[in-house]
Amino acid sequence: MSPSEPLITADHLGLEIAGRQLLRDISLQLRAGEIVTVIGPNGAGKTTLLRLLLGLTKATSGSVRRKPGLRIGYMPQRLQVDASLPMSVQRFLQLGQADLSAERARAALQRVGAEHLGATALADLSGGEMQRVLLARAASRNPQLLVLDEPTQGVDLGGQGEVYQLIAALRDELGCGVLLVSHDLHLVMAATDRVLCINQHICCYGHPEQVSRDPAYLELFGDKVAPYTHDHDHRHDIGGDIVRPSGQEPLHNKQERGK
Ligand SMILES: Nc1ncnc2c1ncn2[C@@H]1O[C@H](COP(=O)(O)OP(=O)(O)OP(=O)(O)O)[C@@H](O)[C@H]1O
Repeated sequence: MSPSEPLITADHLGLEIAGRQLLRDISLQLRAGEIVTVIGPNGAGKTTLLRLLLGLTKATSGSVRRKPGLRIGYMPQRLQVDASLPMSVQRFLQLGQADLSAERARAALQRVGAEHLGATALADLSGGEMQRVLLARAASRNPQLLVLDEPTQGVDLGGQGEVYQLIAALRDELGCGVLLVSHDLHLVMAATDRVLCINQHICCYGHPEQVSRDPAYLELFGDKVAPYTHDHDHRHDIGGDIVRPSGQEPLHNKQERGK
């Protein structure tokens, strides 16, 4: 088998459940060494697409081909941890991976800069620490493909760039392909090779720079394309718009938002 053979090939994938078309006509290929990011608004079908690609949900049209014997490391979107669960991080890494030695579990934590967390109870981790631990677990069995569903969820903005750098470093070290879901192209831009922007179907696809200028992308995310800066003299309404003190108009304009 040639090394450049795709790890995953999706061909005109679609999913219809109870008469609702959740996804349609999604085609993509992912090769070793590539980072492909799926972006799209809430409910666009990003997680559903990952599940189809992983074979956890069966497509109702089209097909998915995975390289035979493909080793996949999957980081789910979130993990609910019961605070009463007395489980250390190290034990969690070994859970369901009986052949993962304590030494390899430590090495996996070291890879993501979390070697000091091995004995910490899972329930005591901060949001950012938990994401690192989930990443360590996904990468712990030398996967050929890392699948990461919103890997920066619960991480503060300063830490999000770090997580993406870590993912790029893992790709370099393991030589694996990476498929990740994100809400925000601007955060992942530097750390991704190609972007697939979906909203039930593919809206646009290509290099991040190219996607960020695509009319279909701008239509979906046009009000969020200003570089993010934040101050705390305002609050946000439910749609994310800035609410000014009474009597003033809410800000809709991206330049104003960027202030
Ligand atoms: N098994 C299912 N049965 C019915 N509807 C489903 C099923 N799985 C997902 N959906 C619906 O499909 C749509 C897409 O869900 P999905 O979780 O894939 O979106 P997403 O893009 O990952 O969203 P978010 O950004 O909010 O995480 C949602 O409206 C969801 O309710």
